[in-house]
Amino acid sequence: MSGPLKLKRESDPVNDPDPEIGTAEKPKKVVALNLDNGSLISHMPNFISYKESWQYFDYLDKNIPWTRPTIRVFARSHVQPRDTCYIASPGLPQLGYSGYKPHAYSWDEFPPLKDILDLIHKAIPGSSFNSLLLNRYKGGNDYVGWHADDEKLYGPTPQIASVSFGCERDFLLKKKPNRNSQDEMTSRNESEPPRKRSKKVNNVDQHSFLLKHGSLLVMSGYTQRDWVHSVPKRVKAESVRINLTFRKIL
Ligand SMILES: O=C(O)CCC(=O)C(=O)O
Ligand SMILES: [Fe+2]
Repeated sequence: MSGPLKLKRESDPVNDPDPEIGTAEKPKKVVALNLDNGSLISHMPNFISYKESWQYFDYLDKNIPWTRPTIRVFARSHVQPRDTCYIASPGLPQLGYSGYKPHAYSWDEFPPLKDILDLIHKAIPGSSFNSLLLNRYKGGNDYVGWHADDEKLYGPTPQIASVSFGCERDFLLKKKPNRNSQDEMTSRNESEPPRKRSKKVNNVDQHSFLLKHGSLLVMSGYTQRDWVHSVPKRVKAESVRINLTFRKIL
C-alpha cells in the first residue's frame, strides 16, 4: 500500500490565486479529502501553470495517436465515448478493460509526458508511476461512465494521479452500494449512465470536484475498492478536455 499521501507544495497557501493567470511561483493550494475506511483524495487545482498547461494541451492534442475503440460493456459493443491512448514502460503485463487491450506506446515517443511524469513524482513523494491512460473529451457529449480502476494488475490500493488540461469538467465520486452488490458498478459503464437509482444517496457518499486546466487530483488507499467515479456528459462543456491518469502496474 502506498504511504500516507502528502502532496508537496512550492510554498504555503495564502490567498486563493486567480486561476486565469497562472505563474510558476504561485502558491499551490492542496485540498485533502479523507473518505471513510482509508480512501483518500487530494486535489491541487493549480498544479501546472496556466500557460504551460496550454502548451501541454496543444502538444497532446496534435501529437498523441488518439483512437476511439469499440469496447464491450454488459455483453454489448459500444464505441468508447471519448478518445484514448495508452503509454507504458517496457516489460509490464498487458492492460485490458472492457474487452479492450490498448497498444502500449513508449514514453520516449512523447518527451513532454516524461516531463509531466517528473512533476508528479516530485509532487507525490515515494510515487513511481509506470503507465498512463490518456483521454480526450471532444465536447460535452463525451464522458466516462461510473467505474473503478480496480484492475488486478494495479494491486489492492492503487494510487492514481490525474492531470487535466483544457475544458473544465465535473469529476464525481460515489460510494459503491455495498461489497456484495459491486458487480454492476465495477465494470466501466460506457453506455448511457443509468437513470437515478431508487436508493437514496447520502451526502457523504458522493463528492464532486471541478477539474480545472492544469489541476492534479490523486486517488489513493481504498478509493478504487470502495468508490466509483465518472465524468458525466455536460451540454455546456463545448471545448476539448484532455485528461492523463498516471498509474502503477505492480
Ligand atoms: O477524465 C477523467 O478525469 C477521469 C478518467 C478516468 O477515470 C479513467 O481514465 O479511468
Ligand atoms: Fe477512472
